Amino acid sequence: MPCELSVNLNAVAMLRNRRDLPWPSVEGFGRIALAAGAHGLTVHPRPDQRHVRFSDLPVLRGLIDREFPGAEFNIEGYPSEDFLQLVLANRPEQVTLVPDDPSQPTSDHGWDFAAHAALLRGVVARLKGEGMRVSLFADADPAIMERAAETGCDRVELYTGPYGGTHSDPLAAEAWLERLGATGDAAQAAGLGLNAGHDLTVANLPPLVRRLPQLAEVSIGHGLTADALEHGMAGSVRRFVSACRGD
Ligand SMILES: CC(=O)[C@@H](O)[C@H](O)COP(=O)(O)O
Ligand SMILES: NCC(=O)COP(=O)(O)O
Repeated sequence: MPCELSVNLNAVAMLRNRRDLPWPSVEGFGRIALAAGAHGLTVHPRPDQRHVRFSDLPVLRGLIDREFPGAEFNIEGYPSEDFLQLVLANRPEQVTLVPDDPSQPTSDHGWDFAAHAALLRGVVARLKGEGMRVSLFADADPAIMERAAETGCDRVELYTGPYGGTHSDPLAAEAWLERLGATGDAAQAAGLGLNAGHDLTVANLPPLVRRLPQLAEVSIGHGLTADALEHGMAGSVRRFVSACRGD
């Protein structure tokens, strides 16, 4: 502990896209988040550009390089050739590959590491050959961590959506916490680094961090942006950084 916080700007971009106006500024809120203590910025440029636009990526890359050297850029997406070209052009420190179909409303499952072994091994090798860290989105299942490691990836990102959905059911939350904990322990035993993300909040993050001291990074967007409507972006980043300490 503590894990690093990467702020996902998808929701800020979604709000920006409502009008043909330059506010809220994705770059501006990325700057506020990094200045307030976030370790990095995450974006998930989907093929329909419903929120983050391809043109946002070089802007965020430039922000980090010019003003926040040492911060990390994490780009998430399905490894289509178009996506890979976007990644190679913007050279993030980390790429998080997700098995999303373009029609999906959001990311809601991890990889089938057996069925997609050949695809993932090739893409992971290609991206690592370009000097990027590769993380693969994974369901909470200890039994699949060895398969994940066989792809050659550096880390897995635990999909915490189902855990986030237990916000009103403490017993279910505890069950998912244990499942995530066992998966994180299996990932560590398989030699994998550990990230986590999806529907995390200031309320559900501390128990996860305390259960998984090996957690390196959480990427958070929806819950943090909702919190920022009340506390402001800088205040919310500080609240989530505190939650990353298990507080
Ligand atoms: C992979 C994941 O769980 C999220 O990072 C993803 O970015 C959510 O995508 P939307 O913001 O489009 O729901
Ligand atoms: N990888 C998870 C992420 O980047 C943000 O997910 P969410 O907090 O918007 O659900």
